[in-house]
Amino acid sequence: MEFVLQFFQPSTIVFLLFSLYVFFILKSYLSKKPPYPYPPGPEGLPIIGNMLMMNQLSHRGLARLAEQYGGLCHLQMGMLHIVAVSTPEMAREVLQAQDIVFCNRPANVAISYLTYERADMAFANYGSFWRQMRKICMMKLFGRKRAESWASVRQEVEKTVQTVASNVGSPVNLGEMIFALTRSITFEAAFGANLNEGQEEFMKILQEFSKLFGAFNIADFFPRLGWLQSQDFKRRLVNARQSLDVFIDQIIDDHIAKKESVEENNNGTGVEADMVDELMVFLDEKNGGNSQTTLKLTRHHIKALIMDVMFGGTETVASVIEWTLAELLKSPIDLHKVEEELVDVVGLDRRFNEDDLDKLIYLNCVVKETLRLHPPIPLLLHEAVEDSVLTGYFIPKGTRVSINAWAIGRDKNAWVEPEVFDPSRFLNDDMPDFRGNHFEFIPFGSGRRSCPGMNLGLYAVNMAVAHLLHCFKWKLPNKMKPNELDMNDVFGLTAPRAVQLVAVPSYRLKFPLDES
Ligand code: HEM
Repeated sequence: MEFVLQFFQPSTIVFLLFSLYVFFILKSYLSKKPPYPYPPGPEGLPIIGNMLMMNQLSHRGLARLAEQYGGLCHLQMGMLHIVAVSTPEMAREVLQAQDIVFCNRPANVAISYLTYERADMAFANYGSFWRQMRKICMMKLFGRKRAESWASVRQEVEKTVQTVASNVGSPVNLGEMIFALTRSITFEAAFGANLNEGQEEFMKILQEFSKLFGAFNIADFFPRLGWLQSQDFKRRLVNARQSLDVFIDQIIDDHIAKKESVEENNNGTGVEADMVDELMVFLDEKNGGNSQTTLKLTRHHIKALIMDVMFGGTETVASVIEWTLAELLKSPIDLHKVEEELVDVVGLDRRFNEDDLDKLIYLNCVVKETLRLHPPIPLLLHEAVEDSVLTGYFIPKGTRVSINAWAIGRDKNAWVEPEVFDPSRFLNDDMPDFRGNHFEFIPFGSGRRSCPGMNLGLYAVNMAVAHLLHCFKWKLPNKMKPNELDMNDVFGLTAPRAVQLVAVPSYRLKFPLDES
């Protein structure tokens, strides 16, 4: 009797269920033979595959594996197949020749939940919903005309210049300052200029999202083990989404009230429309998401899209600005060339303005060279829509395809002295542009899922870098020599500098800043 009672203890039942599950997985794992071989890759253990190599899934780790296994390398993490693409030729296969097969985006459990089951654009599966979302975004949020009218870029860059001016002669933490700059640009563009006091609260929500996106969760590797997810993890997911709901619902309500009052009084406010204004035109609380032809949005779509912009447009742009300044401080010859170009094109007796941007040829090369060496999204994450064959290897449906833009930008066969920062290589007319047609240089991706915010991102990068270099001369603090500057990165959602850049500004213009 005692034995029978012990047998029905909850822990014994869990153990038995787990063993049964493992048995079935093992059976299906061993009995399934792919029609073609998988790409080469490190040998894995039964069931868990290469899960012990989890810490090698960064851009640097995958580049090391590519040296051993080649431009297409296969790993198996539990039930999840991962293929790393590390050469321009393989990237062309995935992003051009078979773009339609690899144009889904992988999403783990946390991402699916926090994007309201992929109600956004970045994680929506390829199809008519994604196409319509992309069309709306290109029309309303990201188009070149729209990008240039983002007053928030000009206003926030100007505030940053003023902050630097009040710190002339002292070390300035450029990393921190630049992140605050891009955060304000996206926040203001999303919600309008009058909500500054909410920024800190919103940033806390973003930070929690970011942590949850990257947190380890067994269900991402063994979907049928979802029931083993910790209660604490589930609670954090629910709380994070609730915080976002509370924050943005209030903003949407305020926008609805503002719109009604403007319509009642029949007058425009004269204030530039923010993203919530633009997206509310499509808001249909009752029928949202149902229509096949004209997209109607619910609040979930609006929230998820705003998160795309916050995640897609803040860290990326900040990372490029900071790396550009760091590379220039490390290379005084190139810094001097940019400073001279600013003197030639703009002069020191007026402020730089955006009409000057197209004339700053060398600065443009510097930004390209920075993006080659430090693409802020080092791994482009795609997913196979269906079973397919890539250069003779089998790629099963659902495989996560990580295109290593970082390794590709440093490919020995594609670039002369790939590790050397040399902006002048881009002076040559046949060098790659940003549009993703040259697969050795894909900082914005290529094909259907390429970055829709490219023009806006480049505009913000160029404006910030040009203003900071035109108004100020920069040097490293504490007599640090250029070659002593730490150039390591850390891997996360983006690949920012491991150590934030600090530099000392001195004033460069021939007139006081407050006279400009
Ligand atoms: C210099 C700055 C930026 C860089 C280097 C960059 C880079 C990228 C890359 C590499 C991708 C993935 C492409 C692929 O999978 O093939 C991407 C996607 C995306 N980016 Fe950017 N980005 C930047 C700025 C921005 C900005 C400013 C925004 C928005 C305001 C933005 C919004 C997005 C969105 C929504 C996607 C997902 C598109 C989709 O899946 O359809 N990005 N970006």
